[in-house]
Amino acid sequence: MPSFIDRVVLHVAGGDGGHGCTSIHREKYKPLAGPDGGDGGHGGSVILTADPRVTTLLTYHRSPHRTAGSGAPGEGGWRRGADGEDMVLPVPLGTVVKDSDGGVLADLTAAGERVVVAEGGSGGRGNFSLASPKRKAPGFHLLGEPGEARDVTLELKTVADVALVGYPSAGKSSLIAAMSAARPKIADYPFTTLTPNLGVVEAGETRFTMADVPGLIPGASEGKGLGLEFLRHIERCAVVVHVLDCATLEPGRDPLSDFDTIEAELAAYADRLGADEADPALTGLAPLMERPRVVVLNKVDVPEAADLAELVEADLKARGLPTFTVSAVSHAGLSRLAFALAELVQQARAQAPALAEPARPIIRPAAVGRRGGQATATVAVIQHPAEGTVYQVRGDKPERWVRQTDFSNDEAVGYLADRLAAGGVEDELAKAGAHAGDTVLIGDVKGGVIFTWEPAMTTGAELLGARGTDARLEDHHRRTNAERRAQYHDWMDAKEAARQQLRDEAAEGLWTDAADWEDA
Ligand SMILES: Nc1nc2c(ncn2[C@@H]2O[C@H](COP(=O)(O)OP(=O)(O)OP(=O)(O)O)[C@@H](O)[C@H]2O)c(=O)[nH]1
Ligand SMILES: [Mg+2]
Repeated sequence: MPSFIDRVVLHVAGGDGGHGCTSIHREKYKPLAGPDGGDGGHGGSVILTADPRVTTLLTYHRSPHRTAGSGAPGEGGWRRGADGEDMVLPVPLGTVVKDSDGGVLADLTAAGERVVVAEGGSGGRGNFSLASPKRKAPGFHLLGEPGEARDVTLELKTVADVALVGYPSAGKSSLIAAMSAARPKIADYPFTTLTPNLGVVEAGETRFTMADVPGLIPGASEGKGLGLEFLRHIERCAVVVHVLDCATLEPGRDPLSDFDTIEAELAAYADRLGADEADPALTGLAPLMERPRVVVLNKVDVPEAADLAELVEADLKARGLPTFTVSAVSHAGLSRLAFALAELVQQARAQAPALAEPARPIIRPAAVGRRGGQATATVAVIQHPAEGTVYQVRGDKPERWVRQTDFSNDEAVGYLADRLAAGGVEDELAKAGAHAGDTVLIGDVKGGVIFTWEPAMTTGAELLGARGTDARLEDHHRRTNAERRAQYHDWMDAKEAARQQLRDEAAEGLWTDAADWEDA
């Protein structure tokens, strides 16, 4: 039995950014001619694109893990690492992309529409681009960031003009087969169709698509059978066609009550959708329950069925429903039906010019791009399972700075401290009541880094000793709290002095390092 493929959870990951490179240029007679380590390349992103040539999500059902290419590391000689390749995944028109909380990230209805579902990590800067007048030969580089990893759900809502609804074995697939070139499976047992079939019907000048919505049974709107999954397909159609089986011998069924049962399911489904129903402004479609209905009395090639059809036709017409008696087997009445449907589709299209709009630009669900994100940090006091009371720093940039830091390199750690100070994180910590010696966590409890806070001085580079050393890191003995407090006040004074120096230098135009505090 083929698997159900109209809904699939994709595990996507952007490529990792390549690490920067630490390298010193060497030339004959110039053994140490400055830093020349290049930046790492950016990781590729995972991008979904609506492609009319794709009709199912089957491939993603079979292999749901997709990762974009990683960026290459930078190299000496100022060579930048190559960017990782994007992974572009074609999906059918009508694919709705949701995040793991069910929020809609994108609704891909037009050919060429694209959405980035997992962004690649940015490449780390090499020591060449970290050099500045203050820090002439950095002995470190920044690490590439890991690519964004997430789960997204793809749901296919077929964008068909006409949806055929009706009890199992009413003849929906037979009608599609008789009216279009589609050749769906047809059999005399219920639930023959497991995924909706789509056919293209031509009536005069008009071409329209018709889909059968299988599995609609009483209770489908509550999730009985596969009905709920298939009901999604009806959300986008312009016309709903009821296929009523006039030849069924099942007790308790007749065309009129079948019609009412299916209508009740549709109403319950529309109710369930509630505010989630496709935005009429966007789709140009009326709410589901107000969309045009057509009734097809099928199987009139069977004499008893023809009699029954004749009996109920008047009732249905009295309810204001356009009603057609047809036979999918003998093709009786089909061309009249096709022309009537074409007219309704034309009317709907005339009311929805927006649907023909060309591809909308790329959508990025996460506001945090490679360079974006809030610079400001928020500090909260929390109870850490292992460390007790900690000051937790959250913020896109501080957390990114931490990810970019090679903690085995003292100079890189010093650089992180400088960035945190210049980015205002130190001030936020002080405001939140943190003191020197307190434990600070940057990031979440699982993946963040923990350290003992010692307010740094903003000037950074000149505090560093010889390349690869950092005065602040030499002293590994843990001071007593009294010592820390005493030093804290010294530091705060020194920090202010250093800030002033920074401002003076900036005013003189000496300080060109400002770009350092922006993102790599
Ligand atoms: N005599 C007669 N039989 C028909 C007609 N249309 C369909 N059938 C038969 O009814 C049975 C069911 O037809 P399908 O087209 O598979 O029905 P369906 O509505 O797609 O059913 P599911 O896919 O199971 O929901 C098949 O045996 C068809 O041959 C018709 O106009 N006349
Ligand atoms: Mg079928």
